[in-house]
Amino acid sequence: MKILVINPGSTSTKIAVYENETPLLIRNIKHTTEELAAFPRIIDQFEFRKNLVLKALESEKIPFDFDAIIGRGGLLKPIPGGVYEVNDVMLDDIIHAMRNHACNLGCLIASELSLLLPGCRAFIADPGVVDELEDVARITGSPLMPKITIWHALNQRAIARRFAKEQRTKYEDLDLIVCHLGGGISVAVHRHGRAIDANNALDGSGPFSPERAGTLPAGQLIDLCHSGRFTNDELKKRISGRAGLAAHLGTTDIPTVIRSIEAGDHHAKLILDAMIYNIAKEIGAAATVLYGKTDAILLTGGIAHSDYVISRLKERISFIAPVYVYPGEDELEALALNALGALRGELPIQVYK
Ligand SMILES: Nc1ncnc2c1ncn2[C@@H]1O[C@H](COP(=O)(O)OP(=O)(O)OP(=O)(O)O)[C@@H](O)[C@H]1O
Ligand SMILES: CCCC(=O)O
Repeated sequence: MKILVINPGSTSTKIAVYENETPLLIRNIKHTTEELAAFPRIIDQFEFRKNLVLKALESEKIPFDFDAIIGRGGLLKPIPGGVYEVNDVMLDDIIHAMRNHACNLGCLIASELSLLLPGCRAFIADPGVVDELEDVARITGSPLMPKITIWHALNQRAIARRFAKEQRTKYEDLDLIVCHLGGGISVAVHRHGRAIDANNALDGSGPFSPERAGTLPAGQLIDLCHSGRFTNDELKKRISGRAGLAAHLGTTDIPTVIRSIEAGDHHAKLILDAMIYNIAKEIGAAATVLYGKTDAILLTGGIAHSDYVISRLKERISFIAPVYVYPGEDELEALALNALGALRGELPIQVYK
């Protein structure tokens, strides 16, 4: 069976072609800020990114012939994890999505390309809106604003399953805290295979990150909203996109920040150390969800490549449970395996409503 995988990120479009479990092509197409600046909204990048996928296949001489195309799912309504067939309800929700994120393009491109091939199916799996929260985790101090989660469900679950396999056990038998350290940072509690708590890494809660503000003081935020200093869109960008390290230091690039620190920049050190401090606090809070009985803490995402960040984080969290580090992400393979499992009837194909 042949699968095309499409994972649109904020600065890249990653694609892969799998023949059963074997990767035939893995390609990371990077986009410059200038290239993307030409598009007012992320959804406007649809044709551009779709054509790049087609060109990459052509240049690698991969025939356009697939049993399924799977995209990294978008910011839909909250849904349980798993594989979903792309349908009209999903496409309509994505086109009218309240939150901008490059992953919204995943199901749109998968759907459009699948229509070119009779019998080819379009899927998404474990989108960022996967919601398996316990009821108690959903309640906030205002009934107007129940907690929502937006997190790196796909990569977290893939890494958790990889860890379980390495330990010769099942993901469903473990109690884990998984932290994805990327442009956004998510911390989730996986209790016996269910993510019973996770933050909203995009625009809600948790530690600040290279691009995101994380939890903010609510009163000050309301004042800022009414200050007349910013439009609605500008303020949203100051929460997600131009927040966190980008706002404090003008870069989201950890190696650049570390070079500044090594050159004696005390402010850069203060901000990066504050980010690490906040991540550690979120992981500490997650340990209470498991009553302190955590089998392991897994750290993943691009920042997990950084010894500076990981060593300081470990100093604060190692008392909770053994810490394992998985730099980068496994999203392309996770998507491919989800599509294969769905086609083979090994995984249920869920219907988005
Ligand atoms: N080798 C490295 N050493 C240190 N930091 C790195 C390295 N590679 C990437 N990073 C950092 O990882 C972050 C990006 O991580 P990642 O690629 O997982 O995120 P993304 O895909 O852009 O966004 P997200 O994971 O939130 O969807 C950036 O802050 C980047 O500077
Ligand atoms: C689903 C992705 C969340 C994030 O980018 O922060």
